[in-house]
Amino acid sequence: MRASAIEGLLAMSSSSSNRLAIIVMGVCGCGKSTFAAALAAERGLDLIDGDDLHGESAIAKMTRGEPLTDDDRWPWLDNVAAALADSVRSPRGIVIACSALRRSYRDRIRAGSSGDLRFVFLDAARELIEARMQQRRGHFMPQSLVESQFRTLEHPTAVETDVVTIPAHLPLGAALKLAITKLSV
Ligand SMILES: Nc1ncnc2c1ncn2[C@@H]1O[C@H](COP(=O)(O)OP(=O)(O)O)[C@@H](O)[C@H]1O
Ligand SMILES: O=C(O)[C@H](O)[C@@H](O)[C@H](O)[C@H](O)COP(=O)(O)O
Repeated sequence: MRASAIEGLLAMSSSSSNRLAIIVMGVCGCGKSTFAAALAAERGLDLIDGDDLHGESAIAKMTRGEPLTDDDRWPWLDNVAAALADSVRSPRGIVIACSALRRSYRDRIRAGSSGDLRFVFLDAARELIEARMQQRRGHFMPQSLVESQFRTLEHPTAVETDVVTIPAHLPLGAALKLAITKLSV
């Protein structure tokens, strides 16, 4: 192989290892969209809000106050994984806000993504979420779904070593700083 080709491959591998792929996860209202947008702005990353990857019927269902089932969620999670795979074209990387409540959902995203994937879990108490959902305007997700979100949530455990946990009650700036430190990015 010519030296220039080897240099090209080395450059590709080093740029892909520097590329960030981050999922911001947690129950509705924990601050995923807000945090993901701030992290993307801070690090010059592409940003996708997982809400935009739902099909129309899933949005209609949540709007009616019906929790999604696993069958509703698989195609959505596959869309998230596809967006991650597609992000190889993004020079710095991508951050996606996606609730990813169960371990199996996170595993589905992991299975479909290539490269270095990290999760930021915004860990929130029920009272905080009730208060934030009451304040939030113009979003399809009704307050009545908070209970099912907590019922569905499986807290990441120590075996999920690609997850960093950030208390959701922190002010945005402090949460961002802590996550950047914990992620070492
Ligand atoms: N760190 C924070 N401190 C205070 N309020 C926040 C914080 N993060 C988000 N919020 C507010 O909480 C509400 C829910 O945030 P949002 O980003 O929409 O959550 P999610 O995307 O997880 O549903 C919004 O009204 C938002 O402005
Ligand atoms: O901002 C929110 O309220 C949530 O991010 C919400 O929009 C999300 O799409 C749902 O949480 C659906 O998915 P799950 O039922 O799997 O959380």
